[in-house]
Amino acid sequence: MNVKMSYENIYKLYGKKRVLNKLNLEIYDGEFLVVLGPSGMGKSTLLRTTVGIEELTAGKIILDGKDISKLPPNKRNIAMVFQNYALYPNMTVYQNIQFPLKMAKYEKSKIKGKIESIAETLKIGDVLERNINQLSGGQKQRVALARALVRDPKIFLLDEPLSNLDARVRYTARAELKKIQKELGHTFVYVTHDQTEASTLSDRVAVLRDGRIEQIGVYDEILNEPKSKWLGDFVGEYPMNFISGDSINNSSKIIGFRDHWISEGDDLTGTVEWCNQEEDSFHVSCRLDNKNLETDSDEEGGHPVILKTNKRYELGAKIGFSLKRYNIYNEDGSLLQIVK
Ligand SMILES: Nc1ncnc2c1ncn2[C@@H]1O[C@H](COP(=O)(O)OP(=O)(O)OP(=O)(O)O)[C@@H](O)[C@H]1O
Repeated sequence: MNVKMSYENIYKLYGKKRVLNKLNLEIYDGEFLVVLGPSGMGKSTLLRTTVGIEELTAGKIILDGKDISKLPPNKRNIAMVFQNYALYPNMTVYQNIQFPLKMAKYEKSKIKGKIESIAETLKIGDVLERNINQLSGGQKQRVALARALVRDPKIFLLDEPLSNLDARVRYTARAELKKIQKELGHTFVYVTHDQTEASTLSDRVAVLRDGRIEQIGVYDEILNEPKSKWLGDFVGEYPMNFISGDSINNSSKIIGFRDHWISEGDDLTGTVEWCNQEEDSFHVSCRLDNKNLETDSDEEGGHPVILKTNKRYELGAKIGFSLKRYNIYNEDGSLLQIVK
């Protein structure tokens, strides 16, 4: 794999706050990398320092083998698509896409052909003369992409560009974005806090925690083999369950297991406190009866875990299960062992 862009020990401080804290990351040529992290962990700051809107405090960003960290934004040749698309509302679609070419003093005779070809790729050729406010959310997204594409950037940065779309449109916009990226073969760095976006869009996911990459890999690998308890808790539709090892393997280590890593059995028993129906399964929260299962929670009424089942449970019902697989974590939260 060729490395397209790499971050080498980068820091960004606001006052004493280290928003990016010795971050290292390599992005491969042509990949769709999703940077996933909770709010406030520095995702937008990572993108803003990459395009050069914000200056790095220390460290290097290497793009195509060249250190770009000190270059002004217009010399970096990086495109950024913002959450709100930042389109010019008083201009037509055509004028919006044309804008960066005019700014870059692009050869006039080539502008029209260039815009038409990109509009065709993105299927917005028939709305070029429309005003921005006459477009749907999905169309606006494509115009924003077209405006980014038109300058032939080396890499694309996208800051939660789908978050303003309603759920149904987002579903198709997601699929389309991935298709466009693969067809064009461009490198995309996409930041989000949305698990579904991370799992469906990414070739790889880099999880950002406190200004560093906590783990990088394909989504399922991070989901099933999170290197820390923190990752197990954050990644996934439901958090990983953590209990003390006492009743599983007679250890004082922490056992982590996903909602569906269970089979019928009675190694663990509990009382159901809620049950949610999903498409063809149920998520059940129960409080475990077994003693000494508390790890970091002292909640009354037993340690809560969330399980995926294929039948409905009434509130207050008893539930029993065994574990098909689990991960063992050290007291400091780091992964010790995978048990399958
Ligand atoms: N210009 C600034 N001055 C001071 N602090 C800032 C500035 N910009 C961002 N921060 C702080 O840096 C931290 C990271 O912000 P950033 O916007 O990068 O997070 P994020 O992960 O993108 O969050 P979100 O998902 O909510 O957009 C936050 O605590 C934020 O308050």
